[in-house]
Amino acid sequence: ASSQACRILPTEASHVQPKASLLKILHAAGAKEDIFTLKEVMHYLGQYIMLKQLYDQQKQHLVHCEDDPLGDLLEVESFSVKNPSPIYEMLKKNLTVLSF
Ligand SMILES: COc1nc(N(C)C)ncc1-n1nc2c(c1C(C)C)[C@H](c1ccc(C#N)cc1)N(c1cc(Cl)c[nH]c1=O)C2=O
Repeated sequence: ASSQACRILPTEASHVQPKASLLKILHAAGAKEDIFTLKEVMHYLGQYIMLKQLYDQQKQHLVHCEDDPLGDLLEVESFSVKNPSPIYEMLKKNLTVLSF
C-alpha cells in the first residue's frame, strides 16, 4: 500500500508545505518549521496522537479522533494505524509539494 501512496504523494526526499489546519496540528506536536519532508509530517502527526493520547487504551492500533481537529482533517471518527488510507487521502488534500 505504501508504495502505491508514494506514487501519488511526494517522494520521501521532496519537501511539502502543509495547509493551515494541518500545520496547526504539526506545531501543536512541537514542529517549529513550516516546510517538511513527508517523513517529518508523519513523525509529527504520530507525536500529536501520542501526546494527546488519541489512541484506544484497549486496542492500541486504533486512533479515536472524532472530537479532535485531526478528525476534522481526516474526516473520520476513528481509524487503525494498520489501515492508513485516511491519512494518505488527508495528506493529498492538505500538502502542497514544493518543486525544489
Ligand atoms: C496509535 O498508534 C500507536 N500507538 C502506540 N501505543 C503504544 C499506544 N504505539 C505506536 C503507535 N503507532 N503506530 C504507528 C504510528 C504510531 C504512533 C506514532 C501514532 C505511526 C503513525 C500513525 C498515524 C499517524 C497519523 N495521522 C502518524 C503516524 N505509524 C505509521 C503509519 C503510517 Cl501510514 C506511516 N508511518 C508510520 O509511522 C504506525 O504504524
